[in-house]
Amino acid sequence: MKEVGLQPSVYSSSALVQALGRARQWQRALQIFEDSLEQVDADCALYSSAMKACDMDYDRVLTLMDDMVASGIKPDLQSYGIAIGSCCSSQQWQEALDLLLRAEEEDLEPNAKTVSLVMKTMTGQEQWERSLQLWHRFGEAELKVDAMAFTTAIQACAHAKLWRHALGLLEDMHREDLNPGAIPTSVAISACNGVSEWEVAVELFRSARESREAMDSIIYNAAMQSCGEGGLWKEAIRLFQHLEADLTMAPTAQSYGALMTAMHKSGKWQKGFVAFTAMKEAMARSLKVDVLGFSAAVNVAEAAKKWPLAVHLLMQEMPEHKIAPDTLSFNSAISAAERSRKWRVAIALLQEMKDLDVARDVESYAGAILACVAGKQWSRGLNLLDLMASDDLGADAQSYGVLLSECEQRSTGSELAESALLTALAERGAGVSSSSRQPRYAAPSSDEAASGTKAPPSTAPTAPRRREAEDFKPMPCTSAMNVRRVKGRAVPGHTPGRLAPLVDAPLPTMPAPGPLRAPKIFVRAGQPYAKELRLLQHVMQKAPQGDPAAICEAIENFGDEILVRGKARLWLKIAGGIKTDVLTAAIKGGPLTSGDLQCSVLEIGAYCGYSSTRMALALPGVHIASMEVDPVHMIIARNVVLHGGLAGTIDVWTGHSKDLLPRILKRYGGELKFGAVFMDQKGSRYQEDMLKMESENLLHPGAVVVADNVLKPGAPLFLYQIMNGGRYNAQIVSLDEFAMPSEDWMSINVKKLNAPQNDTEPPEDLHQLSKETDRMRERAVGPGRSVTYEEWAEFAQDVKTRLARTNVTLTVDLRPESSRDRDDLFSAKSK
Ligand SMILES: C[S@@+](CC[C@H](N)C(=O)[O-])C[C@H]1O[C@@H](n2cnc3c(N)ncnc32)[C@H](O)[C@@H]1O
Repeated sequence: MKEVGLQPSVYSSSALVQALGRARQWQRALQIFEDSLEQVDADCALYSSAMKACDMDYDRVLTLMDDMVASGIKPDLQSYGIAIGSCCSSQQWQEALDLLLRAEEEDLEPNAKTVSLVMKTMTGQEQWERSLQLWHRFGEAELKVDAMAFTTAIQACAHAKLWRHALGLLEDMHREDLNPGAIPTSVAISACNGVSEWEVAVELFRSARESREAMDSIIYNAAMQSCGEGGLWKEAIRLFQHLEADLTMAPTAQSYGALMTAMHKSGKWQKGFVAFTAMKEAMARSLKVDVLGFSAAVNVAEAAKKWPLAVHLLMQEMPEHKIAPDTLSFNSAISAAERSRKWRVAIALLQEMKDLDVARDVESYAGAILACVAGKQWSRGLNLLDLMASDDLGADAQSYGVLLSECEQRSTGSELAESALLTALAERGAGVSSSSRQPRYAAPSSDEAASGTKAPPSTAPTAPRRREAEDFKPMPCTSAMNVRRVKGRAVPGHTPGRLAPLVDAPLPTMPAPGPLRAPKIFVRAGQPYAKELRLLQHVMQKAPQGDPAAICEAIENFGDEILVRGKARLWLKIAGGIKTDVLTAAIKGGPLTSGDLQCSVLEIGAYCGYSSTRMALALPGVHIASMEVDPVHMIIARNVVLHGGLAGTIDVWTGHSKDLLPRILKRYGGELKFGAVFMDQKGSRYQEDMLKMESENLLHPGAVVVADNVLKPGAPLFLYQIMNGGRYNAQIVSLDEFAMPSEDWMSINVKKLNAPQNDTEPPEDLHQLSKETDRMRERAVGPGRSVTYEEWAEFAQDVKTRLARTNVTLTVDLRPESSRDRDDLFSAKSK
């Protein structure tokens, strides 16, 4: 322009930058933009053109946006749209969400497409709940919901285990004439992947097949996956055969993967290998298989505990087929090694990942750490924790848990290593992920899925805003406070330090730790363990030190007033209210003596230390050993105990009951015996743990065993055995759940003297019911509070009916009339 004597205007500059951007000449575009800033009065359109030109680089886009604001220009809706789109393309959901909220604050209403895009990005980044929160925007801003938003919301519901909502959304899509197509249908089928929802999944599958308008192999794949989750392997095979016979479509690599997954989830790994062989035959014909197909085969090998095969598939067959193993397939192989206690193999695979430039994630390390612990190489496990830090990864709760448990249980002592671990855990605090093991193969995969929308559940939390971080300091108390009576000598432990060599590494020598000082951590709502950390904070603020009664009141108040009645609408899983009265009254009947280890109380499931504190108050001076598998819960429980001045009475041990029960006696030098037990772990474990206590001779004759939550979610196998086995005087008490308008049962049992073992195998339906209770529990503690009161009431009724068929019914009813009326109301509503 200058050459022909024309002065550039802001419009012409903007047009030029835009044109260069469209031609993907972003560097030139930015150069012209920079020059223009000196020649014309820049406006929003000019900045937007520059942003659009380099929208593949979100960082640059955000810098341009900041520059625009700094030069006094207000970004318009288009600039926000470009910036949000750029962040979404780079999977920066947090930045995208912030921009969306900022636009709204400036009274700019982003359109449906932009909101859908942010939802999709968040769903892709596993931010299901947040994604569903955005759903409200459609209603609030009266935006027309498009198919992408619908599909995204269905995916988010599926991942958050909100299968009913997923189905509701699919129906709405039909109602709004947004032909859902194969993807949302298959996602909704995948959402119904529990035993109890299997029938719904089948119904969905059938109607999709009948209508045929949206039928696709991915719907078959989803249905096979649902079968696998429900243990219905025969149905999965049948579906695969139908798919093979269908002339309009053919099994894909995902179909073989889904079939293999269904087989291994149903424990039919041999059939899984048959499916793998079939896949290879199809490959020889022309089937294109990606890494997922082989990963599914490695999973089968893992389930079959055939680690050499897993390694062979990974290191030989995959390269032969020119398929590069990914993190997922390596993780499965590491897990296979772990299951066979091959710690060297697990560590070598971890090293291989590094050599092949395959990203190692928390699960890769968790598998190798568990393998080390299983192979009695706990110090190597600690070294791996260091290595994890050097990979910028924080360990998962499970890895910390097993390592802490090892430290505590080793009779040689390892207090220094333990305090180092505890400090690391407390520093990470709410950042520790609560579950490490994720499903490995999901059909349909996110690649298969696109996106789509409608009104999300009313229970979904409200608008996401950045929340104020709160200062909080838990004390990482070591199990040294547990070992007053335990003989052990201190040995050099381990300090998380710099990268330790992987194999045959000597432990670094430890500098002596300073005094244990509580590190500063932040509690942010929505983070894992935020609820529990806030509880501890509340206790420390509200209850004076050394006053256990005030501590219990503060915990109940937190659970009732703040969580249930407050904005959060969350439930605290403690045995509070009338459950405390029943528990303490029952255990007082056991053979317990103050200060005598031979007459102690055992608790399985300490959580935050509420029930153990209640029991200590009811039985002053009686020793209580409490087991807690989750290391964050353990730290909180120990802090509560310490705050209450009960460290001399209650020992909180880290670990899973299956590992700790056989070791606890040795840990106390053989002096321990229990006169009362409170089982408050997962109901499906009660029976096994009970048998273990008996076989380890941990129970006194006359010992009282109390088990909580035996109706909701339930413990059918335990109830069957205890009521029918004849070794216990058994009662089932019906009462109100703590801070929840629903019925639960507690089981109270007194061990008879010399009663013969007379156990009979529970009927098959109770085994099935036990799986369903696990699934319900999973849903209840999972994201999105996905079990409504009505669903609980319906489920409890089903449990009662099926138990009654085996003569298991309640014996004592402590519920007031008003509670029963309320139940009737709920069950009427759910019909
Ligand atoms: C319902 S909460 C316990 C509540 C506690 N008893 C109270 O009333 O204050 C269950 C706790 O058991 C723990 N847990 C689950 N299974 C376990 C197991 N097998 N061994 C030890 N702890 C377990 C969980 O991590 C959780 O903290």
